[in-house]
Order: sequence, then C-alpha cells, then structure tokens
Amino acid sequence: MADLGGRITVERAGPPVRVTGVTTLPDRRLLLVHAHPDDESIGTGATMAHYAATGAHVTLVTCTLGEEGEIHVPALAQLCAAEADQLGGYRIGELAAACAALGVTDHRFLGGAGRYRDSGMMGLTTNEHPRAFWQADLDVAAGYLVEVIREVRPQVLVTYDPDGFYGHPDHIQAHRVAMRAVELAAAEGIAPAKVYWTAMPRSVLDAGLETFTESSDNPFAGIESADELPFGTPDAEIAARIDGTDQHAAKEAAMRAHATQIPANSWLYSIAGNFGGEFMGVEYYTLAVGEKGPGAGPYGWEDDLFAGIALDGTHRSPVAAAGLR
Ligand SMILES: CC(=O)N[C@H]1[C@@H](O[C@@H]2[C@H](O)[C@H](O)[C@@H](O)[C@H](O)[C@H]2O)O[C@H](CO)[C@@H](O)[C@@H]1O
Ligand SMILES: [Zn+2]
Repeated sequence: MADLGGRITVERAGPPVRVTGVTTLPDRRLLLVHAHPDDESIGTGATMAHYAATGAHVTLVTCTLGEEGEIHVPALAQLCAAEADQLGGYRIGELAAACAALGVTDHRFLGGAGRYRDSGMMGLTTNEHPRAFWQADLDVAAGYLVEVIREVRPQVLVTYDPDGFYGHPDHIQAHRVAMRAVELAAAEGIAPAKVYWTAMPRSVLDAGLETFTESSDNPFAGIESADELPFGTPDAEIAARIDGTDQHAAKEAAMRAHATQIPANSWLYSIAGNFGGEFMGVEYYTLAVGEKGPGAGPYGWEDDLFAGIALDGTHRSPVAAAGLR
C-alpha cells in the first residue's frame, strides 16, 4: 500500500482499487447482512437505530433489490416483476428512506446494486432465474462481503440462522454467504469477534399468540401454539436481548418507508400500537460465533452485542474512489 500524499493505492487480489483517502471509523463497528430491502427494519431496525444513535458505525449489506415482492400500494402495482419489473429500483428508494429513519449512513448492495436478484418464495420458478441470489456461487458472493469486512473491520456481524429465520431462499442464502465470508475473513485474520443470528424467543411468541387471540385482526388465526410457527427459539438458546425501545419510533418509521411491502394497516402496526416499545423496540439474537459476554436474567442474556469484546479503538479505513465499492 503506497501513501501518495493521502491518495493510497491498495493492491490485492483482483484489479487494484484506487483509494482516494482514508476515513476513521468509530471503535464499535456492526455489520448486518440482510436478504431484501425491508428485512433490516422488520428484524433489526431497533438494534440498528440503537447502535447508530450511540455512536457505533453500522454497515448494512442487502443482498437483493427485492424485485419479486408484492406491492401493497395500488398506484405502483404495475411496477411488479410480471409487468414493468421496476419494483427493485423502487425499493432502493424505500431502503434509503428506511436507513435515514434508522440513522444508518453506510449501506451497500452485495456486489453492487442489481448484482443478485430476489429469488422469490421457495419453490417458485423465480428461484431458477440466472441472477437469482439462490443460484449465486457461494465463494463469489462471500468474496463481495469479505471486501466490506476488509474495509470496515466489524467486530460484530448479524445475519439469519441456517433456516433464514423463516425459510425464504434468499434468507437461507444470506446466512450461507455471511458464514462463508466469516470463514474467508478468518483466514485473513480479520473475522468479526462475534456472529449473531436473529431470533424470536418462544416465550415472546407464546405471549403474542395469547394477545392476538383477543384481537380482531389476528394474523395467526387458527394457530394454537408457537410450535406451529416456522420460527421461534427456546429462551435458553437466546444469547442477547437488545432493548431499543427508545428507538421504536425510528423502527416504525423505517418499516413505513417500505410501503410496497408492509401495508399501512398491517397487524404489525396495530400490535405496536397496543404494545409500543416492547414489541417494536426489543430484538433478540442467538450467538453463532464468539464468546458470550456478561449477561443477566435466568439465561444470562446480554444487553449489548459488543459485550465482552476488547475494543481496539478507531479503524482507519481506505476510502475507495466513488463507484469502486
Ligand atoms: C420480510 C421478507 O422477507 N419479505 C420478502 C418476502 O415477502 C413475502 C412474499 O411477498 C409473499 O408472497 C407474501 O405472501 C409474504 O407475506 C411476504 O412476506 O418475499 C418477497 C419475494 O421474495 C421479497 O421481495 C420480500 O422482501
Ligand atoms: Zn426478506
């Protein structure tokens, strides 16, 4: 690496990237890997807003543009994949608005915007699209993520469990790509110290089901037990409970930015209205890699994803010339 008066040329595998400077990143750096625009807000919005608001550097990598999504805004219905096929581009704007609501300024698409296409729900023919994320070469896709890890040097990475939380192919692939990238980064000695998977404790699901049975728009109608849901983790296997209740309004604003995906009258908002911060503002994780830090309660749940990590100070990160990321 040559420092030519602030302009640095970084040589590494592949074409050299012209770096125009160096930026200094805070001592806490969190990287989240999500499949579609909307997952970041629905699953980890309060966590992202909490860490952004408390001075950590939050980097979001989204693997697809969400081209195959539904459209809950009638005026935009013709953007769908079967007609104008412009939903992916439109969701870039929704995602930018959601990141602004969360206070997150570092967002990238894996391999660049449009590199990988939304695969659609499991078993659909869209899974076979040549650019479908479900068809991605694991090492190529993981290589894009390692580039972000090299630049940002996150101590904590968040993604989904092996089932992608609820079985969507892009979520399963995001898990596989993220975990492969952690392996490749470890070979370079730059792997995150801790890797968490998003989770929902069984006790929270049980409490939610009980509440829903009394509400008119029960989204879980006919479901008697949390065991019937395609997600849920025994409380004893949860490692962290992140309380971002002070950020629940930011999370709701970010979700509302994804208007094509989350209807304005969604049950998510009605339960938030009933429960406020506790529902919208608390998010849970299992720990897949690394040592659990100090915690509390019957299962020793951490209240900080950086718990137990010896922070190594700020990180001087090469800034790629515009458009080279
Ligand atoms: C939260 C999430 O992962 N959303 C994905 C998901 O959306 C589902 C899909 O539209 C399905 O047809 C609906 O019945 C379901 O309610 C939605 O959650 O899959 C989409 C297509 O891959 C994706 O664009 C969306 O972000
Ligand atoms: Zn998703």
